[in-house]
Amino acid sequence: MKIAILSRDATLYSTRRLKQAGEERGHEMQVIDHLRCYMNITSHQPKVMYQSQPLIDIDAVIPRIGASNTFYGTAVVRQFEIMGVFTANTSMAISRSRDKLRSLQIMARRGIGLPVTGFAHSTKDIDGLVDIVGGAPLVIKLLEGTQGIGVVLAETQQAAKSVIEAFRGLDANILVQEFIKEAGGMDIRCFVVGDKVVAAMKRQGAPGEFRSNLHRGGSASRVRLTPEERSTAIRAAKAMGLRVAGVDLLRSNHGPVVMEVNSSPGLEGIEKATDMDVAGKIIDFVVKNAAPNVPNVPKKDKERDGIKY
Ligand SMILES: Nc1ncnc2c1ncn2[C@@H]1O[C@H](COP(=O)(O)OP(=O)(O)OP(=O)(O)O)[C@@H](O)[C@H]1O
Ligand SMILES: [Mg+2]
Ligand SMILES: [Mg+2]
Repeated sequence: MKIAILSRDATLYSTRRLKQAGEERGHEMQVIDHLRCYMNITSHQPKVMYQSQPLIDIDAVIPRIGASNTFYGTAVVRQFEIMGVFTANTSMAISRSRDKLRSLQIMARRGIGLPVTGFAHSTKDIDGLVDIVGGAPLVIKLLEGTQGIGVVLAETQQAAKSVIEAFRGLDANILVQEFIKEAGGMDIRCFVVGDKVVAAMKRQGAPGEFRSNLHRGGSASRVRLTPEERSTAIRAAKAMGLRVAGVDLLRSNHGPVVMEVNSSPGLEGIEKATDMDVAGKIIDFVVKNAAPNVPNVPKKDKERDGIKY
């Protein structure tokens, strides 16, 4: 099978591992920089061009699209979909997962456990917003934040008010969330491929830090999931329409709650913490599903979210 990895950098751990796992299984693997793809959108003859040549005979693509290239990256993935090429994640699911607020709304509709979360536009509504999440302590998150930057724990009502006002004064969009204190600075990354959790790790924040991000000094290790955690992760990925997903959970005393769902989850942390061949699981899934008679975009996906295409 001929499989393209859409990645900006062939030297990244995740990209290298996917290439290696594919080659080990006898597939022809090509790393393609999606920002260097250009497209012929014409009806009947849709094409993706790369290095002046049309990309032909590709059986499947594995998108590894960074958050800063979502717009162009998903356009390239969509073009492959139009050409009938199987994709590990659809363009629609990737776009959807990039918006934290929208993701939470989609999961809420499916009844998936979430931290109690509030969102408002006007600072005139701060008191009501704080009431929604049951008052301080609470967590305030910049919608555009990553790697734990822009996630703040406000211990008191007054601190919460000041931080919210400051963020809104900068015109930043923020979420306000119930603080899951009992998680003790630990979150769980569930790596979902197809309808299975193929690996899971816990990340523990540095002492005195409520954020578990490895970029903030957290450390990762293998974890055993409860059946409820496992099914929550699978349902979250499904609700988002993602075939490959990193689902982040917190252990709350009202059960597992989903913090976010990532459409290009990194392989390095999870493979090193668990000693699992996660890249191999992704390749096996793609190969199984890229068979010619499997529809490219499932019917369910086409109708999800009220969008038809
Ligand atoms: N409501 C919460 N209660 C307790 N801890 C939380 C809560 N929300 C976030 N955290 C902690 O803070 C960390 C960072 O939060 P989150 O994952 O939402 O943002 P981020 O990591 O900056 O975003 P991204 O993962 O997209 O880069 C989480 O991994 C978790 O450990
Ligand atoms: Mg996170
Ligand atoms: Mg994320």
